[in-house]
Amino acid sequence: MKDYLKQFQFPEDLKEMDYDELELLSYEIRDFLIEKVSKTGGHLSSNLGAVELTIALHRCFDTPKDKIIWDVGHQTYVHKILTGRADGFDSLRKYGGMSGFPKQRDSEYDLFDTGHSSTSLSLGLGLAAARDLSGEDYEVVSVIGDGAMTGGLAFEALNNTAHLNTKIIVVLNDNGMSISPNIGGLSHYLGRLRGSRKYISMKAQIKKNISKVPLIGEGMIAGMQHARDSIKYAVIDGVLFEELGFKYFGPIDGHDLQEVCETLELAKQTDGPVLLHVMTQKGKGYSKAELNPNVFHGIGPFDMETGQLLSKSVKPSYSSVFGSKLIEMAQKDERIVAVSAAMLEGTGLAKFSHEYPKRTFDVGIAEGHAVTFAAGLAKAGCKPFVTIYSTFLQRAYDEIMEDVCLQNLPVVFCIDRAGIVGADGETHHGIFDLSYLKHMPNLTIMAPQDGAELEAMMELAAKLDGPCAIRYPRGTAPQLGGADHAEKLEVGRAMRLREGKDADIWALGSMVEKALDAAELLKEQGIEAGVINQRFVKPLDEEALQEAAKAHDLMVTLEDNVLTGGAGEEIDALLINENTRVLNMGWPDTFIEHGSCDQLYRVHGLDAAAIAERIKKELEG
Ligand SMILES: Cc1ncc(C[n+]2csc(CCOP(=O)(O)OP(=O)(O)O)c2C)c(N)n1
Ligand SMILES: CC(=O)[C@@H](O)[C@H](O)COP(=O)(O)O
Ligand SMILES: [Mg+2]
Repeated sequence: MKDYLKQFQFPEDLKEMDYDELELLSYEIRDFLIEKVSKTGGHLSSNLGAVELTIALHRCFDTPKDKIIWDVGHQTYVHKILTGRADGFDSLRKYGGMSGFPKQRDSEYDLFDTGHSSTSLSLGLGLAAARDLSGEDYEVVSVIGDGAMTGGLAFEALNNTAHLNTKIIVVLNDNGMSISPNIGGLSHYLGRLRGSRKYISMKAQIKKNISKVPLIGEGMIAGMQHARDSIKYAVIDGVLFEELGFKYFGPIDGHDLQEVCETLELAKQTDGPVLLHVMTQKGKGYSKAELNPNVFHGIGPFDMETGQLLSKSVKPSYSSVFGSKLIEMAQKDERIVAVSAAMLEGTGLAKFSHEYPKRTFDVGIAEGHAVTFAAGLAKAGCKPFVTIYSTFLQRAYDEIMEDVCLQNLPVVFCIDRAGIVGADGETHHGIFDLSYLKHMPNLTIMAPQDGAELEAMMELAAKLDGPCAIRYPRGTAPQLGGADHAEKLEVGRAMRLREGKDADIWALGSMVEKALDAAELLKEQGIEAGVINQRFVKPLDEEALQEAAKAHDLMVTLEDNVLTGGAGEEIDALLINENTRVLNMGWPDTFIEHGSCDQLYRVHGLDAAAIAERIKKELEG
C-alpha cells in the first residue's frame, strides 16, 4: 500500500489527491493515531471521529491563510499530522514534547492556545470582524463539537452572529457525545436533525428533477428560494440556526470525504454566516473506542489489542474518595444533591448518578449556569455539592461571587484538579482557584492533606450554613494521618504534624506530603523544620500563625497555587509586624507547561528535595 502519510508534508499536498487516495490516507492516519496514543496516552476517540473532517477542511481551505479554529482543541491530533507534526507524537503531552492541544508556539496553523470549551465561535467572529475591517480576504472556520455547543459562550456568539452578519463558516461536529453522552435540549434537537437526512436527499432530488426541465429548469431553481424555505420548514425542524442568521447545511456524513468536501465548497460560495452540521462517530475506526467513546476520550497508555490501560493505580483517587463519600452522606442526608458541568466521570460522580439519578444534575458544559443553578437549589433547602475542575470553575467567577457568596448560600464547591494536573498543560492546571476565590466574602476555603481529610472536610462542609470550597488535586489520594486525625477538624484551625525549631513549614493540601518529606531531608542535614497542615485558607488560623512566628526565625508557606493571590500572601500580610522572615513557595506568575506532575514539581523547584534545599539556603542567609 502506498504510504501517503510518509510522503505527506503540508495541507496543499491534499489538493493533489483524489478521494480514493484521501480515503487511504484516512486509514493510515487512524492506524497512526491508535498506535501512537496507545503508547503516550491522550485524547483518542475525538480525534478518531475527526479524521475525514480534518482532511477535508485542510483540503478545501488554504490554511494557514484561511483560519481554522478548533473548539477545546483536544481533537487536533489529525490537524497536527496534516500540518507537518506527525513526528511530534512520540513525545505527545510529555515534558518538552508536543502539546495535546493547539499551541501558537508550535505552528502557524495553530491560531489560539485553546483548551477550554465553547470559545471557537467568539474567536472566529472576532477574526471575521477584523478581516472585514481590514478588507483582507480569508475564510474563517470555527469547528465546534455538539458538547461544546451547549456552552453558554457559544450561544452568546450565535446570537451575535446574526447581528454581525459576517462571513463565517461554523462546522458543528456532532457525534452525540460530550465526554459522556451529550445532554440537554440542544442535544435532543440535534438528534432530530441527525434523523432528518431526508432534507438533504429531498433537496438534491428536487434540484436534480427540476434541472432536467429544458430551458427554464435552472431559472426555476434560482427562483425557488421561497419554495426552498417552505420545503425546509416543512421537512426539517432544524431552523434554529437559520433563524439565528445562519444558512444551515446538513446534516451530512462527516466520514464521507467527498460529501464533506463538496459541502465545504458550497459553504465557501455562500455569503454570510454558514453552519455545516456534520455527523461523526466518536472513536470511529477503533472498535474499543467506538463502543466506549467516553473511556477513550482521554486515556492513559493502553494495550491496542485489548484496549486495557497499561497501568492502573491501586490507590483510590481523590475523585473516587469524593464520589464514594458523597454517596455515603447522601444516604443520611436527603438534602444533598450533586451538580456537574459535563464531567460526571472525571469528578467521580458517575456512581453517585446511578445511585441517585434524581439528585444528580449534569447541566452540560455550563459552569456558570451550574453555580447559579446550585444557588437556586440551596435557596430552596438543598445541599448542593458543585463539582467542577479548578480550571473550568474559572468560568463561574461572577456566579460564585454574586449568586452564592453575596447571598451567603450553603453551596459546597468541590474543586477537583486543583493544583498542577500534568499532561494537559497550561489550559488545565488548576493553580489559580485560591487567587480567584480567596477575596470572596463569606466563603470558607479548605484543602485536605489526604483522602481521610477530604471525607472529614465534606462532612464539615455539609454542616456549614454558608458557602465553602474544598480543593483537591488530580490523582491518587495518600493516607497521611488516620481517620481519627481527620476527626479533629475545626473551622479555621490548622494542625501541627511535626515540631522543628529552625523553620516552620505551613503546607496546604497536597503539599503537606512534600513538606513532611522535605523536613526529613533537612533533618539529615541537622536542620529541624516543623510542619503544619494548614487545612484552611479562609479563615486563617491566625492564633497558631502568630504563635509559630514568635518561635521561628523562618516561616515557610507551601501551596499548589500561584503565589499571586495565593494562601501564602495572606500569611505574609498577617505576619508583617512579626519578627520573622516568610518564605513563600508556590507557582510563579506564569502559565506552566505540560509534563508529568513529578517533572513539573522538580523543574519548578517544588519537589521535596528542592523545598529542603531552598529552606536550607534561606536559613544560611
Ligand atoms: C469550560 C470547559 N469545561 C469542560 C471542559 C472539559 N471537556 C473537554 S472536551 C469536553 C467534551 C466536548 O464535547 P464535544 O465538543 O462534543 O467534542 P467531542 O469530544 O465530542 O469531539 C469537555 C466537557 C473543557 N475543556 N472546558
Ligand atoms: C479535553 C478536556 O478538557 C478534558 O478531556 C480533560 O483533558 C480531562 O482531564 P482529566 O484527564 O484530568 O479528567
Ligand atoms: Mg461531541
